[in-house]
Amino acid sequence: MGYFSSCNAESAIATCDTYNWDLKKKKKKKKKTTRNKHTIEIRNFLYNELVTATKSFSADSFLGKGSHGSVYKAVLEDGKLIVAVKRTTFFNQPSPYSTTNCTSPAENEIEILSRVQSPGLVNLIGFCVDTKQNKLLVVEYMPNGSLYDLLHSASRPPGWTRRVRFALQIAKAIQTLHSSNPPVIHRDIKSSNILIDDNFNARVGDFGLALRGHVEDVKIKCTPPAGTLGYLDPGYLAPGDLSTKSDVFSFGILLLEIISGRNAIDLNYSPPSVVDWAVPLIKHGDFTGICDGRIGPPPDPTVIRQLAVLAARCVRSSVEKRPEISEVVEYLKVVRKRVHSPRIWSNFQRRVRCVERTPQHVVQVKYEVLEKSEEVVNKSSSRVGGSRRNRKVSSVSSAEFVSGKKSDGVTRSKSIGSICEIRVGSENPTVKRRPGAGVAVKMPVMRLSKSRSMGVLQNPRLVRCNNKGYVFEFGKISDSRERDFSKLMITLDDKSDKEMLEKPLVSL
Ligand SMILES: Nc1ncnc2c1ncn2[C@@H]1O[C@H](COP(=O)(O)OP(=O)(O)OP(=O)(O)O)[C@@H](O)[C@H]1O
Repeated sequence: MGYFSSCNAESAIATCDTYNWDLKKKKKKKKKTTRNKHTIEIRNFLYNELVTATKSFSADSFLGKGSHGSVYKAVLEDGKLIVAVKRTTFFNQPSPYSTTNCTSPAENEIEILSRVQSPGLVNLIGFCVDTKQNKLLVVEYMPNGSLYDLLHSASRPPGWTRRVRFALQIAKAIQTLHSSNPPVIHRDIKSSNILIDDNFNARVGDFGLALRGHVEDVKIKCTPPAGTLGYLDPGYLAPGDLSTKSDVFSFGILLLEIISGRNAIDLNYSPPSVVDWAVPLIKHGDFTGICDGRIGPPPDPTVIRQLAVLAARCVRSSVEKRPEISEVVEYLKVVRKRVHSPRIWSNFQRRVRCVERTPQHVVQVKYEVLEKSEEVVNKSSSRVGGSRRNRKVSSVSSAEFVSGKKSDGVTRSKSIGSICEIRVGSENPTVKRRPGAGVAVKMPVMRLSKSRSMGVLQNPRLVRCNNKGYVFEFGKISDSRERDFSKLMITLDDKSDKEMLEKPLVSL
């Protein structure tokens, strides 16, 4: 039974299986917990209510314009409820893309969103019938604009952690659609249809073209292909070609857009299509070449390799060779772990180039964070209990590698962030041997940055020195979080920047 045939009450509830299942489940908890914002009953708003809430659909309330109409911000219930109202311009026009040939994109969207709800979607709150019997859509308000805006017009483009997080959230939302019964195929996955909520989560919106049903269903077989140029699956030429893999193709394009920061079709590039531009580069292993130049490649090269390969698989012309969205989700979870946790970067080795500021002497400094020894880990574990920062990571310590010794203990890392500046004075650090007291060194001042925190290394002690560099031991970093770690390796290098960057990461 469809939504419209089942709903005529003023404050109607959809007939959706998923939705009602959710409702039933949540109703039990309702008394105990506050109202869950994803179990909102679908409301039938009064037109005048929305006119007032949007200040008569004024320019002030205008959020944006799409191919089907305009979107306005509406403030209801004395500011307690803020929603987005979609007002279609195809008044009384059946959509050529509709499932029933008698519904507009707004009706189609209501039909679908009343059946599927998820935290990953821009969910339906209600609808309204205006004076000319056109339906207006009332959906959750997304205060942070679209992913398109973030990627293409933001002065501060999102970093890799956020990009990977967005990609995973979008893939999960598509997975929710594809795994609902019957499946929902969105058909219009693109960055302007991904909206960013108040918690900076990516949500899939705009279900004007979506189709709900099994591919063998008559209504799907009779609906002409639709989508957005640049994202549209090239194999989707006739109604019968549609499958969930069409969404996977569009997601692949979106992933290339997320990686590169360039539009799906961009005449400033040659070739203009992001697929034709990126896939050959990916095939040649030039992963850095497709990275958004504003942020450069991620510190861990595996992250960009995995993202690029995944995107290339999604946009394969052969439908069968594209992964299912569930596989994409699993893959992105792995990438997210990598991008999230610098502790599991290639044995926690990183490097930076640092140019000493004194005019007479330029020193390039490469540093590597060495893992904590087991002894140190045990000490810190007992101090901070099972905190995430001290979670075990099984790997061989670089410190042990440097010293040529191997212990059988599990080692842990400590993420200290990246050194943004190292001043070593006009000469390399002076190393003096003190009889019986190891080695003393005139210390460079190092400023560290991780997230938004900064710190200066304190109590450094040179514990090892050879022709490759210096290993220092430090007490702690005096930033706001008082993080501590054990060892840091600094390698001084007078080769050119380019040469140094081309060197393999592990060069001890
Ligand atoms: N729920 C929402 N909350 C806040 N802003 C929104 C919301 N929905 C849409 N918008 C804004 O309105 C704009 C137009 O949205 P709409 O979905 O109508 O079109 P589109 O996705 O940009 O284009 P098309 O209709 O071609 O798919 C969006 O780009 C976005 O900036």
